[in-house]
Amino acid sequence: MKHVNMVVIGSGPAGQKAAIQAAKLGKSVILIEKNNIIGGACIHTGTIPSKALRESVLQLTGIHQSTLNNHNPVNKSDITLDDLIFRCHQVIRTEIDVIREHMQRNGVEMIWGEAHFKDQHTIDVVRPSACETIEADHIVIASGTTPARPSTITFDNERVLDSDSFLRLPALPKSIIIVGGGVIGTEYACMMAALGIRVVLVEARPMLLEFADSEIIEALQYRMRAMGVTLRLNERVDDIRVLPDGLVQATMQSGKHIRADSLLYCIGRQGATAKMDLDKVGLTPDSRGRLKVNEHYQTEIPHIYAVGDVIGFPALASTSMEQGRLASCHAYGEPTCSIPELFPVGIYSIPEISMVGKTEAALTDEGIPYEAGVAQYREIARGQLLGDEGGMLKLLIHEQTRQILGVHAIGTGATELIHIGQAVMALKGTVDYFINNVFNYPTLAECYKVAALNGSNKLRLLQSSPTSLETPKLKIVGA
Ligand SMILES: Cc1cc2nc3c(=O)[nH]c(=O)nc-3n(C[C@H](O)[C@H](O)[C@H](O)COP(=O)(O)OP(=O)(O)OC[C@H]3O[C@@H](n4cnc5c(N)ncnc54)[C@H](O)[C@@H]3O)c2cc1C
Ligand SMILES: NC(=O)c1ccc[n+]([C@@H]2O[C@H](COP(=O)([O-])OP(=O)(O)OC[C@H]3O[C@@H](n4cnc5c(N)ncnc54)[C@H](O)[C@@H]3O)[C@@H](O)[C@H]2O)c1
Repeated sequence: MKHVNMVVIGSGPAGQKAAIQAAKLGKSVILIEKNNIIGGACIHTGTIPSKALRESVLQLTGIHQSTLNNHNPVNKSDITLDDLIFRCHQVIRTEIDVIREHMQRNGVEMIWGEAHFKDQHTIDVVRPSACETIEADHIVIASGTTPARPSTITFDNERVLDSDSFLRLPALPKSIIIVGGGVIGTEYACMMAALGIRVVLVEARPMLLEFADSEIIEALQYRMRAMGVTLRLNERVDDIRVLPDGLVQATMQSGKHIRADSLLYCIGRQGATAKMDLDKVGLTPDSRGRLKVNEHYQTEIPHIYAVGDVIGFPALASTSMEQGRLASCHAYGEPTCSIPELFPVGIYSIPEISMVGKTEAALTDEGIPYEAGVAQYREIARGQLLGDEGGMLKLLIHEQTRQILGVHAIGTGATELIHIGQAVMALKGTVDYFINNVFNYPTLAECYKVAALNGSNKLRLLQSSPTSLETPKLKIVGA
């Protein structure tokens, strides 16, 4: 039986970074992957394919350029799925090579097969033809998630699809119903609408992406409707069936029916823990297959860690990588200083949105006094140059300390722009950093200065004449 310092289960972003960090600390590491190919959902079905698809949609439709040059928009019906997927395969191939090389260079041994716990230190790696047993001092579970597929729905992978099977569609549909206005549903709805496909997006909650800032989401919903997406909010899909004429019909709890060529079902994901024999070590996942961990990513068994999507929110490739790194550092006593509350979120809708820190709703709930400073892209020279007049950036500023509590952005480059705010927040900076520094002109980064000035002007008003804001006493006639 082989013995190593660490076994990592799963080769997605969480597993990769856990394995490399442990190897960098001089430990012997085995990375187990059941799919015979490295990369996880991130490379094969999730982040990378969907972002490559989006990039192709943006370039082939010319959606950003069309407002700029008065040129004739392309005929969207000429764009095929092959055109969109072409680049996707290239990017995936390169990413796999890069990751494989990282593992080799760092001496991480890869073993293909499905990991099953035998006991708290021993893993069986099961392959169709053989089984190998490995013993380890530390084990990191980074097994990710798979799309939630209720047993009441028949996924035929042609008309009724999830985000995995969507990428294997033979051709683009003319119309599509998307069930679930979370991150996946919103991103795919935007891509499909940009291609001229008729999209109905059904979301059970009153708004899309309920964890984000409501002003930003209102702006996004407005832009999505303008692209032709029909939003059915506050509606829950109860039944899905393929009709004899080949159309898919979704029935909502309210009794309404909608029909389209195909349906994408994305109402969340399920932790990949069912087949790991976790009962043999005394770990019990929750009803969605997720594992509970402490702040060091340890499960109830201290030498068994769990990281990435398998532990639930925020379930991003970016946060998964960091969790993997932190788990290995903790296992081998390497000091770290991470700030999970400042993990950013980037959503690649069209237009993209991004956030870091608190939302206005959270600050209000917590009773934290704040003021908002806003910059609209249309007031910024770079916004005009890009032809993006709908973009905006909002700073949430503490009323007394002037510290930045949150940054929210929608528009071109929002997912990149957010990191300036993140850095200032991490260094406990105030709104004055943006006021007192010069930004390249013309850039979108200038939004920070404009939003900071806007916010600090409002704060000055508040502080200079406190009595002027007192509510005038109303005389109620007839009282
Ligand atoms: C459509 C879509 C778009 C996304 N877009 C973004 C984005 O833009 N930005 C972002 O940050 N995140 C995005 N995400 C989320 C991101 O893909 C995940 O957060 C990330 O992949 C999670 O990494 P992970 O390492 O935890 O798990 P995964 O990437 O799921 O990898 C887990 C691996 O473990 C393997 N495994 C499971 N069980 C076993 C076992 N018993 N034995 C051996 N191996 C096993 C699996 O085969 C898999 O390869 C997206 C997700 C989806 C679905
Ligand atoms: N850019 C990114 O970072 C990115 C992109 C895509 C996916 N992801 C990750 O992938 C994961 C899964 O995304 P997801 O969109 O599948 O899940 P999600 O949990 O984000 O959203 C699911 C949505 O479906 C709704 N819903 C549930 N049942 C419904 C029903 N019967 N009818 C109508 N609506 C219903 C829920 O209210 C919820 O808003 C997320 O955790 C996300 O972090 C991230």
